[in-house]
Amino acid sequence: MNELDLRAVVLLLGAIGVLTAVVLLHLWRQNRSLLEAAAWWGAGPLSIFAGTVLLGLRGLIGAPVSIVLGNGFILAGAIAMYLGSCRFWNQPLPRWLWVWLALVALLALSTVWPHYPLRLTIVPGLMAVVQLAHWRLIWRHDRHSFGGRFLIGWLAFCTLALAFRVATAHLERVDADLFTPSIWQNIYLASYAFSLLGETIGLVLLGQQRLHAHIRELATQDSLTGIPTRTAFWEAAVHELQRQQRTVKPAALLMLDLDHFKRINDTYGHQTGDAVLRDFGQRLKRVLRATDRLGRYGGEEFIALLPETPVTEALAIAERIRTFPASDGIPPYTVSIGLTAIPPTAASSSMDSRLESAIGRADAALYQAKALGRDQTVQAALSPA
Ligand SMILES: Nc1nc2c(ncn2[C@@H]2O[C@H](COP(=O)(O)OP(=O)(O)OP(=O)(O)O)[C@@H](O)[C@H]2O)c(=O)[nH]1
Repeated sequence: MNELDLRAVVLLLGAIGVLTAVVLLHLWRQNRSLLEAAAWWGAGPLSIFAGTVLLGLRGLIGAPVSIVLGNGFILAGAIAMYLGSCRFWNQPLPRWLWVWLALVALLALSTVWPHYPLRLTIVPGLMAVVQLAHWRLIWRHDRHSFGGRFLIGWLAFCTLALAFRVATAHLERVDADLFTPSIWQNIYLASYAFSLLGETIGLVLLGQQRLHAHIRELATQDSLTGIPTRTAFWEAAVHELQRQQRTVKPAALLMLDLDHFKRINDTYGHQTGDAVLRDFGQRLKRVLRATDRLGRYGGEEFIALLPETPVTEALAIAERIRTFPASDGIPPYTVSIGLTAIPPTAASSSMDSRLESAIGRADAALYQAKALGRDQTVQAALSPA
C-alpha cells in the first residue's frame, strides 16, 4: 500500500474528471431543454480536474495557490454536481449557502494551510457535508429507480470515505501534505479516485432514465390532448380484460366522436379545433375515474374502457360526458357516443379478439347515434356487430 504513487492517483482522478465531463456535457448538448442539469453535472468534474492539476503541481507552484485554489476547485466541483441534481428535480438552488460555505472554507484554508491535520478536517469535512446533502436530495426524489439507488449507495460510500479521512486526520503529522504516504491517506485517495467515476455513472443513469421516460411518453401519449395513443390504449385495455377474467365483473366500452368537427375547423380555424379537442380531453379526464382506460382513437374520435362498471352506470357516465359544459372561450360543441357492455366470460377467446368485437359493437352504436341526429348516446346490442 505504501508504494502507491499518490501524485499519480490524484492526477488520475483529474483525468477521470475530464472523461466524465465530456460524457455529461455531451448528454447536455444533445438534450438541452430536457437535461439542463447535465451542464452543472459536467461542470463539476471539470472543476475537480482543475483542482487536481493545482494539487498535483505542488512543489512546482506555491503551496497556498496549490492548496487553497486546488481544494477550492474540488469543493466547487462537488457543489456544482449537487446543484445540477437540484436543477434536475426543479429544486431552488441554494447558491448563496454554498458560496458562503466555499468562502468560509477558503478563508479557513488560507489561514491554516501549513497545519495538515486541520486542513484534512476542513476539506474532506466540507466535502462530506456536500455529498451528504446530495445523498439526501436523491433519497427524497428517486430512491426506487436503478440510477437513484446506484447513486444513493455510491454517495453513501463517498460520504463514509470522507468521514473516515476526517476521523483519521489527527493521525497525520502537522507538517505532512497530500502526497505524504500513510496507510490512511492511501486508502482515502484510492477510494476517492473511484468516487468521481461512480458518481458520474449514477448521474448519467439518472439522465438516461429521464430521456427514456420522455421517449416513452411521446410514444404512448397523444401530444395534443395528453391522452394515451390508440396503441397505448389497446395495451392497457387488453390488460384490463385479462384482469376481468379474475374479477368476473362487467365492464363497458365507449366510442366518442365530436359532431360536425369539420364544421368547427372550417368556421373557427384549425387552432380553435385543436383547443376543442384539448377541452374534450380535459372533460374526459374529469368525468372518468383514474382506473378507466382512455385513448385518442383517431382525429376527433376517443375511446374509453370502464372496468367494473355495469351498463346502467356506464350510460350515466356517458350522459355526464355528453352534457358537460364546454370551457370558457371554447365554441359550443356536441358529441355522439356508442356504448357497449363487456360482460365477463369464461370463453377462451383471446383478449384481442374480445376487444375488437367490443369496439365493433360500440362503433356500430356510434354510427347509429350519428344517424339518429347526433348529440346522443346509443347502447349497442350484445351480439357481435
Ligand atoms: N383541428 C384539428 N382537426 C382535426 C384533427 N384531427 C382530425 N381533424 C379534423 O376532424 C375532421 C373530421 O371530419 P369528419 O370525419 O368529416 O367528421 P365530422 O365533421 O366530425 O362529422 P361527423 O363525425 O359525421 O359528425 C376533419 O376535418 C379533420 O381534418 C386535429 O388533430 N386537429
